[in-house]
Amino acid sequence: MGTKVNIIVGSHVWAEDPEIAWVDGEVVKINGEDAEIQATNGKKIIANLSKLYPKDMEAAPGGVDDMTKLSYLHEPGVLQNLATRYELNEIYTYTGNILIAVNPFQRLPHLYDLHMMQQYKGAPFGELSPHVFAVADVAYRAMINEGKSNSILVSGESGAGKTETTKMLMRYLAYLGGRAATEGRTVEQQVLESNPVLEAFGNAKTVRNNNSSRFGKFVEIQFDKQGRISGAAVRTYLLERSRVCQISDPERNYHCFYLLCAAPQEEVEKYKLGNPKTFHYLNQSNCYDLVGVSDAHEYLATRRAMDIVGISTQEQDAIFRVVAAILHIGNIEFAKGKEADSSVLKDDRSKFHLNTTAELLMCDPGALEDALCKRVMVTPEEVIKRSLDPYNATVSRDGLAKTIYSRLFDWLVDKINSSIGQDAKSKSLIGVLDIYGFESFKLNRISSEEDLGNPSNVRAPPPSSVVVPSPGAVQSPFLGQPEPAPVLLPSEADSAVGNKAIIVYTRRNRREIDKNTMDPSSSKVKLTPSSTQGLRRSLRIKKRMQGFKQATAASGSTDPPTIQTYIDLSRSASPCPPISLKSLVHTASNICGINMKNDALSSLLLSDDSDDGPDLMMVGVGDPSSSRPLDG
Ligand SMILES: Nc1ncnc2c1ncn2[C@@H]1O[C@H](COP(=O)(O)OP(=O)(O)OP(=O)(O)O)[C@@H](O)[C@H]1O
Repeated sequence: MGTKVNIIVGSHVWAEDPEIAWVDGEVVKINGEDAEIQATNGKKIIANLSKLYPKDMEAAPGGVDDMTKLSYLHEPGVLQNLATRYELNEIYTYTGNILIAVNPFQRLPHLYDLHMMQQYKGAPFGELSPHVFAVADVAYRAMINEGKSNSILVSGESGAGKTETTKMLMRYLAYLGGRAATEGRTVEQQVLESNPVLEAFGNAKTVRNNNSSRFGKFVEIQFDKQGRISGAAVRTYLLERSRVCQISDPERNYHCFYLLCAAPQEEVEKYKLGNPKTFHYLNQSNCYDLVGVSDAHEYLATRRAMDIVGISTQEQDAIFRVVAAILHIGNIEFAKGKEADSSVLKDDRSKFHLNTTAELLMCDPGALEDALCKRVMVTPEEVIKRSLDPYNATVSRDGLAKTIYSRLFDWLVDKINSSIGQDAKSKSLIGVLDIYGFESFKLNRISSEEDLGNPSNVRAPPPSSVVVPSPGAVQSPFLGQPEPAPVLLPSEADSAVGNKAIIVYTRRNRREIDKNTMDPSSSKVKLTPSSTQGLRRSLRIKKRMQGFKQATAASGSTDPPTIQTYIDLSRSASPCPPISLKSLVHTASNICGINMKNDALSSLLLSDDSDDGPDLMMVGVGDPSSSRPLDG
């Protein structure tokens, strides 16, 4: 959408450029609706007048630390300001109460040292240079002054720096909260120490980031009446399950699979593993190694981190047995059976992997085979057992692998939480939500939406006697917890908002911000019908996911789950209830922040006073490596 300003010959403008996103220049001629622009890079451009944006010729040479000070708050203006500041090593910029961070891709220790923390402690928001500590400080002070919990949301595309930002926020909160020590280790240390375990099982190499978190994380820092840290908890959600079975070049599956293949020889033999190239779940991509990373070394480091978070050696063995079993499951192949639409194990190799899987999962191989090749449908009248053709048996196999893996991940998170120590009686908490945001892909490969949104896709039939080892009780980390902000999956990339924006705001001043920023004349990004649909879809997915998680927990968490349990769970998610417009509006406001322009939605937002939930701040982070426009 262009800006309605009078563009005449001699105007300085921004025009879109296919390579560098935006190029500035001077209008030299106007022919009807088209303008001819002499760009500063020497090019001559013809562009429609409605696609031109005015350039502020009096902009401060070093940019402005708050984008509301810009004469024109439009996409090229915002990007230009961020780029100017980035050149000067200023990676943080406000937009009102919103903080935008641009990934520096280099260590800037002076930005995060103790001296810096002392500076920001208690300083009024906006008095000092924009900084992530200022956001944490506001959240903490609001919590103390109002006695209410608060949350900070960190969002941005993969590799933008969300995890790093989350760590900085936690460090600063630990500094403010008095660094309460438990057994000599601070809560912050304990949360950080659990990172290698979570990363081994929840992170993978993607095209954008060698160590990309493939799950959302909500870290709760709990405080007592005096505002001192009294506990912490990590909640995770939306693990990208599809990655367990499906990867594309040059990405990798979850790190733990490669680590285990690089384990000491006796362990590799114990689990009947070998070269990662021999496993279907790993060899769909040609990428096996990470530059500068030794999987063998990381395996030992992960084992050590597990020791630290209190996972016993016996439990560690059970965990890696499940990891190995998943690799073997992936190598079970099917061929057509004698009967129509039936399947059998393809060859001796498949038999070997099925037997090994059964051995590792301590279950009956016959029951496992039956489970994969047949489907049981329970109707009110009868139980119908039907054979599956090779394609459906393969779907069934992959469904089982994904379900086992996600349950393992949930178990690990639960274990980490008991190790860190939660304070059930905490007075209030500050939550930091690290959630991947909007990513634009030519092809949205990730199928987690389908995976998670419709768990009934998992069609493994139930065997009767298969038992998967479970090192302990499994409980959904999601159940009974305050609902984190709604999630947009990468496939919602059609959203009309920039993936590099950072949004920070508190409930206290929300009205003010909303009123200021919903002025249509200052808004450039609209909530389009397609993005609205995207939001609705993502909310539906999340609701379904909750249903699934609740069903998981409700199944009874003390007994070791059988494969039947997994399968029942994967089918039991109740249909998604309709999403209220109010939730949608909240999501939209959270995501669109200052840019939202939709009268119906904005009036709803402004009239909304009923939400007593935690205050919300949002922080998004940007990626300087990309010169694409904000909406990709
Ligand atoms: N504030 C920062 N200072 C220095 N380096 C940073 C900072 N933020 C990010 N980085 C660099 O960028 C890399 C990617 O950041 P990070 O892993 O936090 O991204 P992410 O947004 O969490 O990605 P994903 O969603 O894929 O997990 C880090 O490994 C680090 O090298």
